Amino acid sequence: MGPSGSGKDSLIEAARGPLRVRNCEVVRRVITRSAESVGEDAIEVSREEFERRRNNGDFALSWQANGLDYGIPVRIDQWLKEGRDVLINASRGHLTEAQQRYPTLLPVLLTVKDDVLRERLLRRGRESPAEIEARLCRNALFTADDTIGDTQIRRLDNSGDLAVTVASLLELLSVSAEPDRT
Ligand SMILES: Nc1ncnc2c1ncn2[C@@H]1O[C@H](COP(=O)(O)OP(=O)(O)O)[C@@H](O)[C@H]1O
Ligand SMILES: O=P(O)(O)OC[C@H]1O[C@H](OP(=O)(O)OP(=O)(O)O)[C@H](O)[C@@H]1O
Repeated sequence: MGPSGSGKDSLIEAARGPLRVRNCEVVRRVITRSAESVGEDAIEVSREEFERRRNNGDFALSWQANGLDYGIPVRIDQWLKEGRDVLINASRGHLTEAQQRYPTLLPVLLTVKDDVLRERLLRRGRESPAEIEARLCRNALFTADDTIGDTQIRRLDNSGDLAVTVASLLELLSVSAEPDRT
């Protein structure tokens, strides 16, 4: 999880290879983003198609944010049943529901300094200035809200070099996978 522009897609993309070696699957999200827009490796569908898939039970998790619908394909349940780990690009606003469905999930929050976030959204250039402001406002609400300060959330700062964040993520996942010997 983390604000739009914090680098979730970049981090997941950069970690994809090493994650696969560790038996961790990465799932493509289904998003109602227009097909012309650049960005992550997602499956882009119309609102009608998204709704059809949701009603059909195609999603393990789904939510709305920033005017878009997001869905996590239900195939992750099969991977989990097979004993694999799954990394998903998720939402702070949907964390409680995700924890209810997956009580053992490991929440990881990607953070970035406010000025860096603004600069990255502007440089990415995918959204309009108004949409960028709305994303920054949404992030300010989450930052001000202590519910995201849950102690079990692992925080990774991505204000610096992406390679450092990738190494931190892999380290965090290795430590979390170790059996508890206490
Ligand atoms: N550590 C980093 N250093 C510099 N630029 C980054 C870093 N991480 C991501 N970016 C850039 O910031 C922008 C937002 O990243 P993105 O992965 O799209 O974020 P998100 O998926 O969280 O919305 C992209 O243009 C990406 O190339
Ligand atoms: O509830 P929040 O934590 O604020 O999250 C808002 C949404 O933005 C994120 O997607 P992403 O960052 O990929 O959106 P973007 O590609 O439009 O930047 C995240 O996956 C959520 O769907």
